[in-house]
Amino acid sequence: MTTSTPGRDFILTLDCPDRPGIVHAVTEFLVAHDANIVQCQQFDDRQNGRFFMRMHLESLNSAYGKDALIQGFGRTAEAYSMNWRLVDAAERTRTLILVSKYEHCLNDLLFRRRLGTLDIDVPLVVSNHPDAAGMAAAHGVEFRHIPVTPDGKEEAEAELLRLVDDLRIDLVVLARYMQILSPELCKSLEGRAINIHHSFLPSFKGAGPYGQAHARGVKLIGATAHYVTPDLDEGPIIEQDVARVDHSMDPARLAAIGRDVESQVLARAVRWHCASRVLLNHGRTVVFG
Ligand SMILES: Nc1nc2c(c(=O)[nH]1)N[C@@H](CN(C=O)c1ccc(C(=O)N[C@@H](CCC(=O)O)C(=O)O)cc1)CN2
Repeated sequence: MTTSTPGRDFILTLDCPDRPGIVHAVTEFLVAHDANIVQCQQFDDRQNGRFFMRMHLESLNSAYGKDALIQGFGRTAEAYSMNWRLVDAAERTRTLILVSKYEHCLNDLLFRRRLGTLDIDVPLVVSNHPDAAGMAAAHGVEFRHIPVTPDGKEEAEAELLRLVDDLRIDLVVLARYMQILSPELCKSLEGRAINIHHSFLPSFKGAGPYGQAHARGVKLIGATAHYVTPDLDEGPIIEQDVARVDHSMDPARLAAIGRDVESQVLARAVRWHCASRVLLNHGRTVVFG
């Protein structure tokens, strides 16, 4: 996270086995720490018995900053076996963007960042091709070309991981990055790598989905933003959308229509992830939009 001036607003997210008293325990903690609820969203998954909550809270007592709230909440979390996270709502997400040759999603993310509608800091753009160097420069972002060859994949991924650590990256976005990440890299980036797949998953996984869609004669094409896992294009889905197409369109036309859908879907997914609105739920997601 990029450290900003410590704010008073925090986001608490949690999931735990569902049982009576969870909300009471959380609000009791807030009252005891002079914190006020700004917004509270919750979901009870009655199929797997898990409870999910996202709470936007305001600390009214400067004695209770982020560290104090985290230390204090630990006891409540342990009592209810919570997975939980508390972040400063003002902190911006340090984001590394991966791209190959198609630059539309990269351009869209960087434009939204410049507009201020996407709260991300982008210290670096990385690509396995040199093509996007000009786009990064146009947005004032450093660019690193890390070629990926069949024999050099492991070394390329090691360099990427070094950059993630050195630059204190919180989120890696695969903005039409056309390399399959190794299981080891997926593990290192678990829950903080988002990919945009250019189809309405689970249809048309893998390479060339627009060609697959054209061959199938679809009347809708789509895009899917999902977390990256070792199982190609099978990670937890964050956001999707579609657009109408027809029989007269060739694969290139489908891809042209799809570009806007991909960009919009990826931007929403990144925005929601950075706002702690996406929680993992056994291979699926809970999105407090
Ligand atoms: N471990 C994962 N890696 C990646 C995922 C994922 O879900 N898990 N998503 C892909 C994105 N993708 C489609 O959206 C995709 C990218 C690449 C390929 C592919 O076959 N790549 C070839 C090389 C292609 C080239 O060099 O131009 C390969 O890696 O052998 C299929 C689907 C991103 N990575």
